[in-house]
Amino acid sequence: MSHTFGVDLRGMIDLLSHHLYSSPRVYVRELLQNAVDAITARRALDPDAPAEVRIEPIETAGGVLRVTDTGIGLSEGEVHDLLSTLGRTSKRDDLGFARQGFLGQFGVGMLSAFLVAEEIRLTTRSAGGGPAVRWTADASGNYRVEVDDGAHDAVGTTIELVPNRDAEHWLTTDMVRALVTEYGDLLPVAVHVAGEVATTGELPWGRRSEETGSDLTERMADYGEELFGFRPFDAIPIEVPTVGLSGVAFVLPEGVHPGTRQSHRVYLKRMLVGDGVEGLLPDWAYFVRCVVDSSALRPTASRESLYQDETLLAVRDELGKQVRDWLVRLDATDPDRTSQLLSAHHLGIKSLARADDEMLRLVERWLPFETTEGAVPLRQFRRMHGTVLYVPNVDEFRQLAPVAQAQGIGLLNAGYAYDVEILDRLVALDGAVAARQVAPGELLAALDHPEPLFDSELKSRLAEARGVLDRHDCEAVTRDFDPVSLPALLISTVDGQRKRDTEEISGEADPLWAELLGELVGDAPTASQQLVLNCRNPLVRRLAALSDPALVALTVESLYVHALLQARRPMRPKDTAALNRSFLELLNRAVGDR
Ligand SMILES: Nc1ncnc2c1ncn2[C@@H]1O[C@H](COP(=O)(O)OP(=O)(O)OP(=O)(O)O)[C@@H](O)[C@H]1O
Repeated sequence: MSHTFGVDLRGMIDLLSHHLYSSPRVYVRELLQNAVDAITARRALDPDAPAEVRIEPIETAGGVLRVTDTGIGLSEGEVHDLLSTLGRTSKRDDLGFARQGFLGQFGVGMLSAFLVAEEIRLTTRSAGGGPAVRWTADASGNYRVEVDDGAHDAVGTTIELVPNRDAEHWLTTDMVRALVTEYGDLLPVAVHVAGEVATTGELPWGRRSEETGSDLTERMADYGEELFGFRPFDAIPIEVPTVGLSGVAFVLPEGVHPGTRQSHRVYLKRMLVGDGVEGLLPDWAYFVRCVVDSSALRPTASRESLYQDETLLAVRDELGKQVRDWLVRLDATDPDRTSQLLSAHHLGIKSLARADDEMLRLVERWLPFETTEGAVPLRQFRRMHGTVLYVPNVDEFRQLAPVAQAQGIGLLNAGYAYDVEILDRLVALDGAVAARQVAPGELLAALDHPEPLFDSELKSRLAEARGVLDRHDCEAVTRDFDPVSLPALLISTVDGQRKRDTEEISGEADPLWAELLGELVGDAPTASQQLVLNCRNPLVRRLAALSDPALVALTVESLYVHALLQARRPMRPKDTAALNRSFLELLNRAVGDR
């Protein structure tokens, strides 16, 4: 035996009216929407029919809010059919698809009136003839229908809301006018509130007659400033005719955090959906805010966001392309502004450049990178040094840069987001000469060897302190380099690290495999890091002449800790212990034993 679900009406009304929408303010939008849809339906039959919505707030309408439209009205049968069943709507076709030209489609909007009203009274006269009808409903789901030919003279509908005791403020003149302007400003039908027109009916980004291109640009900048509270960097006209979309994309004037939620102001069929609508642009365009109107994008049932479907995805791609094309145009026409833009929003543009060659060239030309030559764009750096030598880590760059610079080696910091991918892409396009990652060991090869006599003296001291460095899985190397002020440099050795990893694995692997691994690693340096002592540095020179082995050990460990701090490597517990030990010991010696 089959059964049909029962529905608790009060529960449904409560759910739809109180939980579908985020604020009672949407009741104005739903009433406006119904009035405009009714006018659209009537004008489809009679293009000369009047098109007007009049709203009288509670101050002027005797304690109720009254909305009157010159729309198509409802016959007695339609009132029974459409207003008495939740989810029933006249705005879908026989197959259930939303009908073109109408704002509503779900058949629940009217219930939002219960957010502010305890009773809804509707009187209506149908354009199709028949007597006027009165429908009265309360929030518990009870309604009455009466035929009362004197209730409504003209064709159209009047809705009265009897306010809830604590919701009167939503129905006052100032509030209603503000909400009508907010939601319905662009509607093609004039809406009067307390006798005054509260809507303009025009798309702000439409070119006015007599307006020049630069007037429009200026007006758009004003419009952006009014909406967002800052003057935009630029306003880009955008259009996607397939979904009846037009509007303007505002480029923010300065850095926004890339994780900031994108929010756009969206109108559907000229009714505001909201100004926190997400998902209209690709993620990389986080520095752009759009204001658009579309006739074909779909709202969710609350009408507060867009339905995420294939159409929206296609629109997102197309709008992303239009912003990107604008960037390319800007690059061709206004280099100064391009570099200004890039410095404000480099992360989004860099992310785009990973897969888009024109953007890559734009980044290459304009985006300054941190280098040993200061902040210079990749193209300029390439001109200076031929190949871009880079290190993919900010701390490593900071440590190596002064040394590289002193030897005349150009080095670039590729330690920020997307840098390495961008350089890889450059290599894919321009060949291996374009860029190359340098290992710190390579830099070592470019440094001079010290004078042999001094070197052997220093090495003897280092041999005495060998245990200290062994503890830190570090070996000492001696070199002569600038800057003189830098006593030592700590670099990690890829081979040494690999060897250590292999030893760890070999310990657990079967003997045959361990032997094979051992052969592969061969005689690479055993330590995973090297302390490169600078023989030009006065402290290192004095170290070579020390005779007290304890002081040698203390100096070597202190130099190690100092280099570690300079390299900004994470401190392991044994590093912290070494730092404490050497610092206290130095202090002890400085203060003296007594
Ligand atoms: N002012 C009006 N004039 C004529 N018919 C109306 C009016 N207001 C409501 N109706 C009728 O009542 C039906 C239900 O309205 P309701 O606002 O609940 O839903 P909807 O507008 O169809 O869809 P949505 O839930 O998307 O707003 C409408 O489809 C329409 O036929």
